[in-house]
Amino acid sequence: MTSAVTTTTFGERLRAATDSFGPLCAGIDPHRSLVESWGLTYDVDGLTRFTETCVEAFAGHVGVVKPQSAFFEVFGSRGVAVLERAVLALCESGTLVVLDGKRGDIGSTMAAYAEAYLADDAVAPADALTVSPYLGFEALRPALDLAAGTGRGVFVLGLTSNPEGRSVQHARLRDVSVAETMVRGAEAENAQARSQGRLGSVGLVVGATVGSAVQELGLDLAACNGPLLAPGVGAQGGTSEDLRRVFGDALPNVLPSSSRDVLSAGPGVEPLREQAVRTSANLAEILR
Ligand SMILES: O=c1ccn([C@@H]2O[C@H](COP(=O)(O)O)[C@@H](O)[C@H]2O)c(=O)[nH]1
Repeated sequence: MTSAVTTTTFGERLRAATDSFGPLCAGIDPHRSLVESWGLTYDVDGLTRFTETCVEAFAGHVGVVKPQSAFFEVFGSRGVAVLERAVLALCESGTLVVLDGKRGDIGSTMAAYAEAYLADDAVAPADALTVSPYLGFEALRPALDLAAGTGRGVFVLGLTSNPEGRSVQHARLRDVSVAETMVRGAEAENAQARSQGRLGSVGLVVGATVGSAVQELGLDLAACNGPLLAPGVGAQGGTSEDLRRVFGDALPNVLPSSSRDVLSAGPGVEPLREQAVRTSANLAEILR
């Protein structure tokens, strides 16, 4: 595992990217139905074509891209190779990559996940990785530390966009909800960045579809000083107005993510790019 000295943090690079390109995080989710609707076969060749089209459309035109690892893992090592090439090409273009892998395990295994995705000498390191804290926030320590050391970031699942998430994330122990534990954990990790007036690199996932949960649970998302990845916009029913309601004064730190809604504009590179750029511009109006 290596960690080169980096001069910019993920939080700083993310802020610069969204200032330049708007806040959209464009998802690459090669669902079978989408791949086929693009006139491609649902196999490694179709996956490759689909992914290369997304890279061509998004690289250098949107600030942040979020490939969903699961859709590549479906095809085994050949699918993962497609994902790795996409991550490398996007990073090469300067477009930030949040790899949606939702990794989480006991600390010693978490160290291997961190090494796999966040080390400088990983096969295809991402700028940030989504991580699952349900083995305990501190179990994420190897990823938190390696990300900090290599100028990368993590997004910790806080309030996920699916309705089933409530049963775990709203649960309280001694009056503190599970979600609040994650917010407090991220806040502590981002304290130094806050004292320096910078956005931190430990983000949270908070879905655009969570309704009034942030208010009901009394979460202070702005105080956490980290980026707030907000999936659920578009196909899951989340709207720009929902973003306003859910995030309130934390809106400037929100990174709305949309996959199917943007990808449905394919298979042409130009229409796909236009859809992403237009969505990002519309979101910028709302988040401003
Ligand atoms: O709470 C969460 C966390 C992650 N996701 C992921 O985001 C995309 C959403 O895709 P859409 O097509 O825009 O619905 C997908 O990769 C999910 O795994 C999420 O939806 N909710």
